[in-house]
Amino acid sequence: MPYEPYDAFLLISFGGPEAEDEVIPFLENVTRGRNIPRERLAEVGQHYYLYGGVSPINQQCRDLIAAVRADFAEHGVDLPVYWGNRFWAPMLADTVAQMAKDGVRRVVAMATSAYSNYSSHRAYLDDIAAAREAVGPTAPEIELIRPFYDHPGFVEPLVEHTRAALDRLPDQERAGAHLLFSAHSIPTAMAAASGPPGHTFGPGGAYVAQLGEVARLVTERLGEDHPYELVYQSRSGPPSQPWLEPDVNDRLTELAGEGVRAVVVVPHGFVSDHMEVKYDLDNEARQTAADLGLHFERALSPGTHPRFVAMVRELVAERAAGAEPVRLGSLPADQECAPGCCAQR
Ligand SMILES: CC1=C(CCC(=O)O)c2cc3nc(cc4[nH]c(cc5[nH]c(cc1n2)c(C)c5CCC(=O)O)c(CCC(=O)O)c4C)C(CCC(=O)O)=C3C
Ligand SMILES: [Fe+2]
Repeated sequence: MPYEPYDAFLLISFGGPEAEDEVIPFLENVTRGRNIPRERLAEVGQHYYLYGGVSPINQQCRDLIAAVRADFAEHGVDLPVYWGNRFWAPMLADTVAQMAKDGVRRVVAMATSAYSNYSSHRAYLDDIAAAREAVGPTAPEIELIRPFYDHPGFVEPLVEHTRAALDRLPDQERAGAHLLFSAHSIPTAMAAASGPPGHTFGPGGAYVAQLGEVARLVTERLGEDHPYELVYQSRSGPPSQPWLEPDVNDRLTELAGEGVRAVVVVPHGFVSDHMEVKYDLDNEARQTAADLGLHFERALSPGTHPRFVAMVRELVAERAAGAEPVRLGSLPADQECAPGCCAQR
């Protein structure tokens, strides 16, 4: 029984609408109590309407869960798999209520989010606490798996997908291609507070350090000589508030001005090709590149890559055994789940 003390696995994700009339209620859930300008909301609503009001994220979760169930079965991991979202059905609190009804007592949970910062980590811990509170004393214990950005099961699929994207460029453009590693922008204050309290990662906090580490690890493993750098996407919030930069579109414009001819954008800040990847990269950034005459390819995110699916099981086993975490790279290990980590929104 190597998976004692757990009696269930829970995937926690963001959630997204799956019909036109779900778009506004979903956006209201996401932005409740947040300082998001009205124009930004109207604009983001349009992103969803362009795809018939359907975000790809829920289907991507269903696909990941199907793959995890098959992988658990194949490896004798006898844990039922549950799914709960922060902002759309199935809502986390409903799933926690269901687990309580099913007699589940101790849960190991994974977020569809690999990095340390308020939105990617602390928000999940807070929402777990709120969901348990709503269910009351019968709610199971829920432990959240560490940020897994530096696990080989996250990095290796990105290497493979980056190589495949390079291969899609015209032969004569491949060698000179720049790699742009793209992640969700967040307010610089949120970035600075990411990671454990008292960390020494510098002004970008653990989030920017982790993003830089994964970009380096992926580029090194390619074994080719490409310039690479970090860019950010999907900025929100009022213009007066500083967010992480450069924006992917601004950077494409500068690179084209410097004579760069081809880019591969690697969405290493994300786990699946959800709306922020589809709209902001495949639509917007691709169009920016086309207008500039740049060759543009976008690498796939990990999605349901078998190595990523296996990682889920390995992280569960690691936690169940209290084993030393499997980590690539050289960032300090004390960055996860420290009390007070990633505190600032
Ligand atoms: C770091 C990060 C991740 C990655 C980690 C993770 O995955 O958790 C992420 C993921 C996602 N963000 C998503 C959607 C949205 N995020 C918004 C707003 C915001 N995101 C932020 C940060 C992040 N977001 C922040 C600081 C805000 C400002 C408001 C606030 O301070 O909280 C808004 C409101 C409108 C807007 O302002 O854009 C929407 C609709 C979807 C679903 C996509 C789909 O439907 O397929 C996903 C996976
Ligand atoms: Fe977001």
